[in-house]
Amino acid sequence: MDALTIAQLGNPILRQQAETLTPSQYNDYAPFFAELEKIMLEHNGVGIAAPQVSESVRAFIVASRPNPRYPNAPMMAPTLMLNPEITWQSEETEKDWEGCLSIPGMRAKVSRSTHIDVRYHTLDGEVVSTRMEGFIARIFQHELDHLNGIVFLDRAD
Ligand SMILES: O=C(NO)N[C@@H](Cc1ccccc1)C(=O)O
Ligand SMILES: [Zn+2]
Repeated sequence: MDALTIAQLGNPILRQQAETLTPSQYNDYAPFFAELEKIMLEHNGVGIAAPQVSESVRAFIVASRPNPRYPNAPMMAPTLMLNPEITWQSEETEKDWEGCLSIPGMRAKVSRSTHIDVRYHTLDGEVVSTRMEGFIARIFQHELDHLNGIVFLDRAD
Protein backbone atom coordinates (compact mmCIF):
# COMPACT_ATOMS: atom_id res chain seq x y z
CA MET A 1 0.00 0.00 0.00
CA ASP A 2 1.54 3.35 -0.97
CA ALA A 3 1.46 6.22 1.55
CA LEU A 4 -2.00 7.57 2.28
CA THR A 5 -2.74 11.25 1.67
CA ILE A 6 -5.52 13.32 3.24
CA ALA A 7 -8.23 14.47 0.82
CA GLN A 8 -8.87 18.21 1.07
CA LEU A 9 -12.24 19.98 0.94
CA GLY A 10 -13.34 20.08 -2.69
CA ASN A 11 -12.48 16.44 -3.23
CA PRO A 12 -15.81 14.72 -4.06
CA ILE A 13 -14.85 11.71 -1.93
CA LEU A 14 -15.65 13.86 1.13
CA ARG A 15 -19.21 14.30 -0.10
CA GLN A 16 -20.06 10.64 -0.62
CA GLN A 17 -22.10 8.29 1.53
CA ALA A 18 -19.54 5.75 2.74
CA GLU A 19 -20.23 2.03 2.34
CA THR A 20 -20.98 -0.34 5.22
CA LEU A 21 -18.18 -2.86 5.90
CA THR A 22 -19.11 -6.56 5.94
CA PRO A 23 -17.48 -8.64 8.73
CA SER A 24 -15.63 -10.65 6.07
CA GLN A 25 -13.90 -7.40 5.02
CA TYR A 26 -12.67 -6.49 8.54
CA ASN A 27 -9.43 -8.46 8.32
CA ASP A 28 -8.71 -7.38 4.73
CA TYR A 29 -8.81 -3.80 5.98
CA ALA A 30 -6.51 -4.36 8.98
CA PRO A 31 -3.37 -3.04 7.19
CA PHE A 32 -5.31 -0.02 5.93
CA PHE A 33 -6.55 0.79 9.45
CA ALA A 34 -2.96 0.69 10.73
CA GLU A 35 -1.99 3.23 8.05
CA LEU A 36 -5.06 5.32 8.92
CA GLU A 37 -3.96 5.62 12.55
CA LYS A 38 -0.39 6.44 11.48
CA ILE A 39 -1.40 9.33 9.23
CA MET A 40 -3.76 10.67 11.94
CA LEU A 41 -0.88 10.69 14.45
CA GLU A 42 1.49 12.27 11.91
CA HIS A 43 -0.94 15.17 11.61
CA ASN A 44 -1.62 15.42 15.37
CA GLY A 45 -5.23 14.49 14.74
CA VAL A 46 -7.61 13.46 17.53
CA GLY A 47 -9.72 11.57 15.02
CA ILE A 48 -9.84 10.59 11.36
CA ALA A 49 -12.43 8.97 9.05
CA ALA A 50 -11.64 6.56 6.20
CA PRO A 51 -13.14 8.79 3.49
CA GLN A 52 -10.52 11.42 4.39
CA VAL A 53 -7.89 9.12 2.89
CA SER A 54 -10.17 8.34 -0.05
CA GLU A 55 -11.46 5.02 1.25
CA SER A 56 -15.25 5.45 1.29
CA VAL A 57 -16.09 2.89 3.96
CA ARG A 58 -17.89 3.31 7.31
CA ALA A 59 -14.91 3.33 9.67
CA PHE A 60 -13.11 5.94 11.74
CA ILE A 61 -10.70 6.34 14.64
CA VAL A 62 -11.44 8.45 17.74
CA ALA A 63 -8.21 9.27 19.56
CA SER A 64 -8.64 12.19 21.93
CA ARG A 65 -5.47 13.13 23.82
CA PRO A 66 -3.81 16.38 24.81
CA ASN A 67 -1.72 17.51 21.82
CA PRO A 68 -0.44 20.80 20.34
CA ARG A 69 -3.68 21.26 18.38
CA TYR A 70 -6.04 20.46 21.29
CA PRO A 71 -4.14 20.98 24.55
CA ASN A 72 -7.24 20.38 26.73
CA ALA A 73 -8.42 17.22 25.00
CA PRO A 74 -9.13 14.34 27.42
CA MET A 75 -6.97 11.21 27.24
CA MET A 76 -8.40 8.01 25.74
CA ALA A 77 -6.97 4.99 23.95
CA PRO A 78 -7.16 5.46 20.16
CA THR A 79 -10.26 3.45 19.16
CA LEU A 80 -11.09 2.10 15.71
CA MET A 81 -14.87 2.02 15.17
CA LEU A 82 -16.44 0.04 12.33
CA ASN A 83 -19.97 0.68 11.09
CA PRO A 84 -20.49 3.22 13.89
CA GLU A 85 -23.94 4.55 14.80
CA ILE A 86 -25.48 6.99 17.25
CA THR A 87 -28.37 5.18 19.00
CA TRP A 88 -29.41 8.16 21.16
CA GLN A 89 -28.29 11.78 21.46
CA SER A 90 -29.09 14.39 24.08
CA GLU A 91 -31.30 17.34 23.26
CA GLU A 92 -28.73 19.30 25.23
CA THR A 93 -26.05 20.67 22.90
CA GLU A 94 -23.00 22.86 23.30
CA LYS A 95 -20.92 24.90 20.88
CA ASP A 96 -17.17 24.42 20.80
CA TRP A 97 -14.27 24.74 18.41
CA GLU A 98 -13.57 22.08 15.81
CA GLY A 99 -10.96 21.60 13.14
CA CYS A 100 -10.56 19.09 10.35
CA LEU A 101 -7.50 17.51 8.74
CA SER A 102 -9.26 17.95 5.39
CA ILE A 103 -9.72 21.69 5.98
CA PRO A 104 -6.36 22.82 7.39
CA GLY A 105 -6.03 26.28 8.95
CA MET A 106 -9.75 26.60 9.65
CA ARG A 107 -11.51 26.38 13.02
CA ALA A 108 -15.20 27.02 13.66
CA LYS A 109 -17.61 26.67 16.56
CA VAL A 110 -20.03 23.80 16.02
CA SER A 111 -23.06 22.81 18.09
CA ARG A 112 -23.02 19.10 19.08
CA SER A 113 -25.03 16.93 21.49
CA THR A 114 -23.25 16.83 24.85
CA HIS A 115 -24.14 13.14 25.44
CA ILE A 116 -24.54 10.32 22.91
CA ASP A 117 -25.08 6.57 23.06
CA VAL A 118 -23.09 4.87 20.32
CA ARG A 119 -22.70 1.40 18.86
CA TYR A 120 -19.83 0.15 16.70
CA HIS A 121 -17.96 -3.00 15.74
CA THR A 122 -14.34 -3.72 16.59
CA LEU A 123 -11.84 -5.37 14.22
CA ASP A 124 -12.39 -8.73 15.99
CA GLY A 125 -16.11 -8.47 15.33
CA GLU A 126 -17.26 -7.47 18.82
CA VAL A 127 -20.22 -5.08 19.09
CA VAL A 128 -19.59 -2.24 21.55
CA SER A 129 -22.38 -0.04 22.95
CA THR A 130 -21.29 2.84 25.14
CA ARG A 131 -22.05 6.42 26.17
CA MET A 132 -19.82 9.33 25.24
CA GLU A 133 -19.85 12.90 26.41
CA GLY A 134 -18.04 16.20 25.94
CA PHE A 135 -15.11 16.48 23.56
CA ILE A 136 -14.99 12.74 22.84
CA ALA A 137 -18.70 12.78 21.89
CA ARG A 138 -17.88 15.77 19.70
CA ILE A 139 -15.13 13.91 17.84
CA PHE A 140 -17.47 10.91 17.30
CA GLN A 141 -20.17 13.18 15.82
CA HIS A 142 -17.60 14.93 13.61
CA GLU A 143 -16.27 11.59 12.29
CA LEU A 144 -19.75 10.12 11.75
CA ASP A 145 -20.58 13.19 9.67
CA HIS A 146 -17.64 12.33 7.38
CA LEU A 147 -19.23 8.91 6.67
CA ASN A 148 -22.33 10.78 5.48
CA GLY A 149 -20.53 13.34 3.32
CA ILE A 150 -20.82 16.17 5.87
CA VAL A 151 -17.94 18.40 7.06
CA PHE A 152 -17.93 20.57 10.19
CA LEU A 153 -18.16 23.83 8.22
CA ASP A 154 -21.60 22.68 7.01
CA ARG A 155 -22.71 22.93 10.64
CA ALA A 156 -20.75 26.02 11.71
CA ASP A 157 -22.87 28.87 13.01
O1 LIG B 1 -10.40 15.86 10.59
C1 LIG B 1 -10.44 15.20 11.59
N1 LIG B 1 -11.33 14.23 11.74
O2 LIG B 1 -12.21 14.01 10.72
N2 LIG B 1 -9.63 15.45 12.66
C2 LIG B 1 -10.04 16.46 13.62
C3 LIG B 1 -10.93 15.80 14.67
C4 LIG B 1 -11.74 16.76 15.54
C5 LIG B 1 -13.12 16.58 15.62
C6 LIG B 1 -13.91 17.42 16.43
C7 LIG B 1 -13.31 18.45 17.17
C8 LIG B 1 -11.92 18.65 17.10
C9 LIG B 1 -11.14 17.80 16.29
C10 LIG B 1 -8.76 17.01 14.26
O3 LIG B 1 -8.62 18.23 14.26
O4 LIG B 1 -7.96 16.22 14.72
ZN1 LIG C 1 -12.69 15.99 9.88
